[in-house]
Amino acid sequence: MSIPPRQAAISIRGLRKAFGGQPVYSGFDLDVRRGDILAIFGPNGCGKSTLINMAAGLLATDGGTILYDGRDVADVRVGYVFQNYREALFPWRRAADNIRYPLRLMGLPKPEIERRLERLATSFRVRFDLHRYPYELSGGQQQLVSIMRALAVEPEVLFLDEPFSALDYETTLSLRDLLQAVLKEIGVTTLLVSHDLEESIVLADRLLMLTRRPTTVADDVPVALPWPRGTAALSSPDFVAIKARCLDVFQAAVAA
Ligand SMILES: Nc1ncnc2c1ncn2[C@@H]1O[C@H](COP(=O)(O)OP(=O)(O)OP(=O)(O)O)[C@@H](O)[C@H]1O
Repeated sequence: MSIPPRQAAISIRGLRKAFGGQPVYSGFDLDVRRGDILAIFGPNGCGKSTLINMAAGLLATDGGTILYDGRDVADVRVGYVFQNYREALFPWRRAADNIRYPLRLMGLPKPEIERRLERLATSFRVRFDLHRYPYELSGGQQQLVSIMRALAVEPEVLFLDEPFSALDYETTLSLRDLLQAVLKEIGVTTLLVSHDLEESIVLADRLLMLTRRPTTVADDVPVALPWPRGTAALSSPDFVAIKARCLDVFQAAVAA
């Protein structure tokens, strides 16, 4: 994309959240640098989705602050991609109209909307007909449409909650490569939740390993591997070393 969107830095301080009296977060702090892709990894139920849902403004906090360059999330342009693409797209709108929808809400002029649509279709090398309805598309194509819709608004922050977990491995690999290239091209600040350690390392500038509840940071791992990270990167000594470090931390967190 030729015009990079603004990117926001995230600052979380003293975050608190409990469900039914059981604390998930009690005094949680996190800083994410402008343009960084942060992957969040941890034991089942430790609060990964809860964290990004609060950060995205979809779920109320019980206390603390989440600021984007000092602004509340309500004043920030965000993109969100859910795990379940079937429920995320409007089934009665064609794929292209799903992508156009938030841009129409923003009141953008038609030529700008079409320019963004074309730019995204080029960046993601879309070969299928965007004039189709979601039910006429494969799961991978539907999730790609969700990703394009989230990016169409040129978000300052992008939230990805297990974007590939409902897809088969072949589709995941190709979509992951495309997403990696586009995210690095536009440089949007991104929070990614993934259940797949390899995927987290491949996509992230930094990997945040969480503990069981009440959730704290078990390790904060920089992922300084060169881009793009294709299949060959998975067997590089640096990749293997990062994976081993994360697995150790994860096993300790699960055993605790
Ligand atoms: N709306 C809710 N009401 C009650 N409990 C909730 C609610 N949402 C989440 N929880 C609980 O809070 C904890 C954290 O949930 P969350 O979905 O954030 O974890 P997660 O790390 O994303 O989980 P997973 O790895 O299973 O996807 C879990 O124990 C979950 O059962």
